[in-house]
Amino acid sequence: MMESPYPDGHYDPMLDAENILEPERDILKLDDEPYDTELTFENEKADPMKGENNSALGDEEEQDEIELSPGGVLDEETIARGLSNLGRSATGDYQVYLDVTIPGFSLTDISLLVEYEHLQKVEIPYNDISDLSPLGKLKHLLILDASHNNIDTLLDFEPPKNLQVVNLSWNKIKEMKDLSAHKSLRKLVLDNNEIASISGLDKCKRLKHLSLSHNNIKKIGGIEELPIQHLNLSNNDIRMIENLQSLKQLREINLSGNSIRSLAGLDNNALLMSVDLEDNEVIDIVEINHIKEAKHLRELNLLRNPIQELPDYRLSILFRIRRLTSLDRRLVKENEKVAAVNMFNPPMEVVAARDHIMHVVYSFLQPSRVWDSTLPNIETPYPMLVLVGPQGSGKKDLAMKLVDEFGDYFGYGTSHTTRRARPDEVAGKDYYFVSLEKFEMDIKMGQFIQTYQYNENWYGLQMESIETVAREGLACVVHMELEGVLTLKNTYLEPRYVLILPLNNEDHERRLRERGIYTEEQIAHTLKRASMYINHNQEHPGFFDMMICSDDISEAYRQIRRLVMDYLGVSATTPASTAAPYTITDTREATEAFQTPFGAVPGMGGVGSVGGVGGVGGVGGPASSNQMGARTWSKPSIPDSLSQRGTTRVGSGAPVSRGIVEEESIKRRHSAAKDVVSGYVPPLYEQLLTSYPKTAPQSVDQQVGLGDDAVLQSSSARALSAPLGEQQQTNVTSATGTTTRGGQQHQTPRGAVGAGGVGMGVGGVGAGIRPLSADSSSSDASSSTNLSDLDSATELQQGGKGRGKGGGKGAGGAHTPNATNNAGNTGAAAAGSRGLLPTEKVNPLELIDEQGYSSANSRSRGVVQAVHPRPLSAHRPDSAARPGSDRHTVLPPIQNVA
Ligand SMILES: Nc1ncnc2c1ncn2[C@@H]1O[C@H](COP(=O)(O)OP(=O)(O)OP(=O)(O)O)[C@@H](O)[C@H]1O
Repeated sequence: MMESPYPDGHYDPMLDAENILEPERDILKLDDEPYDTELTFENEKADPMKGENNSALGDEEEQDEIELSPGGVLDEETIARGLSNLGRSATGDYQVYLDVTIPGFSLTDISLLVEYEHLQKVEIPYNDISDLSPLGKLKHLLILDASHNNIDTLLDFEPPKNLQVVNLSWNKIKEMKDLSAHKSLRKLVLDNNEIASISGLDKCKRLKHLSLSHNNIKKIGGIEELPIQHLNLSNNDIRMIENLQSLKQLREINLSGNSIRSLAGLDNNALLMSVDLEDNEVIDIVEINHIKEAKHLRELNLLRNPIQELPDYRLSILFRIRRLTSLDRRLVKENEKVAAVNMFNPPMEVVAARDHIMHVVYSFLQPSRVWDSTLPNIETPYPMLVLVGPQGSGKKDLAMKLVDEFGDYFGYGTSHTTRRARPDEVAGKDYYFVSLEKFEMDIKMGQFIQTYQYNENWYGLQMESIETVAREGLACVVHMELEGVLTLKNTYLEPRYVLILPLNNEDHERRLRERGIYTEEQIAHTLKRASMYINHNQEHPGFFDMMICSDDISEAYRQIRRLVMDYLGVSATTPASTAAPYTITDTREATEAFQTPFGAVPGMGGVGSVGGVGGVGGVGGPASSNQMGARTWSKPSIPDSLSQRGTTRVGSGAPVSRGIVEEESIKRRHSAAKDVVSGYVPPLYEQLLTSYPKTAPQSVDQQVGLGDDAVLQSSSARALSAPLGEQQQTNVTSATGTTTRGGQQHQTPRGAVGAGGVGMGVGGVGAGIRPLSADSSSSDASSSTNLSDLDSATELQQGGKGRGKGGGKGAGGAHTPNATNNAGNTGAAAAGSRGLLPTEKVNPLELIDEQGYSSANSRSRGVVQAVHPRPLSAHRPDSAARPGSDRHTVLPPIQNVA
């Protein structure tokens, strides 16, 4: 048998025919040369051992007997076996073999080839050839592969007219020589030689592919004027990338195995698609910026570079060059790209979500509190107003001014910040100015509801800041940047968001400059953010409830003032322009007004929390309910669309469809009622498992169980609770910390506990049912007051406060001396302070009439309305879409900026 044409271990993939020649195929065809050759080194085809392409093959036995090219001198027989590709000669006159492939015959003398002048492709690798001069006679030669020979001089033969592809790798060439005569050269492969510098190629104006891997090249050069697309200078001794700026066509560069530290020098190669820098000394991530602009870059290899040691190396690269499809020879996955963006430039939503998660997690780690005045309530969210806008929009001033004027209704939610106080700012009023350490500590203590870093300073709103305002029975006004809002939107709070936006860029800039405290960079940043607000507003309709232009700050205040008054349902006696504090003409009006629009005074400080607490108590069970409820401000996991869909009633208008939450709540009430009727008391573990949404009744008239009888006694403390006689059949939790149940008194360290909670946990949804008991207890009803007894808005607020605390105690067990004050105003409050659950004596089966109305509600509403008429949302059709919107007016929909 003949020896293999490709000895083991010597085959170089760089010489793979497809790899080298495929790109040329089209080019050659374009040239319309008179041949029909496939410009590939298809070794199989050329393999003399394989029959079909060897035109001169005889039978196998015969082959074995013949010694081919003895002494390394090419003979007829060897040529005959190596010929292939029968086609038309370049002159068009003959049918001839166009290709010859004679690998691995230890040839030293190829003189005989001169007689085959029509050959267009000569492949003579793996021989011992040192003299290629016979090839000078092959005028039509297009492709030459003489790799793995002993050639020491580059193309040392009379240049064929059209030589296009040359592979002389694995030879002994020490230097390049002038190749001006080879004008058609398109591909030159000189790997594994001993070449020290690139030269002689200036005139090869068609050279697109140059490979000089494994040589001794120290400097890139000599190719500046060439249309090179593929450059392989791997495994040389190159230290810097240079002289490539002019290679505008460069698509692929392989510089692996050198000593390159910087990618500088690749900045101008806009068409780059692949950069291989494996095994170099690239150490700095910023080097990547040099190839960042290459719009077509898809493959980058930086394996075995020190840069690999950088933390998050892969994601940093992918973040910098997002179009990569392969990095370090590994395909890039979509999730890696997303992770990269989320790591280095997270979208606002991601920042907000992370911020929220962080604060929720930290808050979980803290001892739980359940008496927050702002606990979630599907019906009546704690009323809050958030002024949002870019720095310098004047939102803080507007917020302050609102609080000044409407101090009876609004309190300012003071944020914390790590920035320095300005001369005109008061600590504890404008901000709580704290050190970074303190700020971080507070984060870890779970104090913050949201934080945001702006201009290198941290800002954050603590739950306590809101609570401080809420405890006063006031709605809370805060201001913040957009990112803060995104975090806030993850919480259960449902503020109204008013965008305060300076639309005139110059005015905005002037205002910022006048402050004299910002750097140019900060001003530019703020102005850029102003347009971001505009975009956000346009792209997220409904995100903000309202937009107010703050170019003219007095006008902005007039607008927001009008909005707030509309919201509150109050009328002004003095125009805003006088800037006089707003006064309400008559206290009664104030009382009504305040209660009306939010429906909220109780919801703010008192009842809202009571119901919530009751719910938590229900979950947590008695005696330690304040330890059981987790304190977090995350939004309930009910999607907005669900939780907000089901407004049962729209004022006095037609009912709208109930949402899933409400439906579920009704079902639970029905089932709880059935249990009561059948005498079934759920065991504690079941109560724990059936954790109901922790909603709270919004106000008196929302309390179930306040039947006509009760309401008619409105002049007494019992007016809004169950009739006395029936109360005596119930378990009673007194506000003084004594729970009477089954004839026994349970004194707990924290006072009476979990009235709402004990009530089967249903108190949380405002419809708690307690199992009847034969025992009775007196209530503290006499200390309660009635709404109608209040003669000022302030008192009303205090009532709210009192109720809040009373309710909190009733459920959570905290005790305050004034708990019983005003407690009779609501069922819930009464429960906390008088020892009665607001929901006692209710037959839930009667709660819903055929129209889906709560009969108890409609009854009590009627009575309360007589005292404190409420503008119902029927007058405000736009408000119908919101839970509780039948209770209070809703800010008008947002206006589009455009
Ligand atoms: N808790 C917070 N979360 C997010 N952003 C906040 C928070 N508190 C304040 N900010 C915002 O941080 C930005 C910088 O605060 P700074 O006190 O410097 O504002 P300002 O210059 O007074 O802004 P403006 O004049 O618009 O009120 C402001 O836009 C401010 O509203």
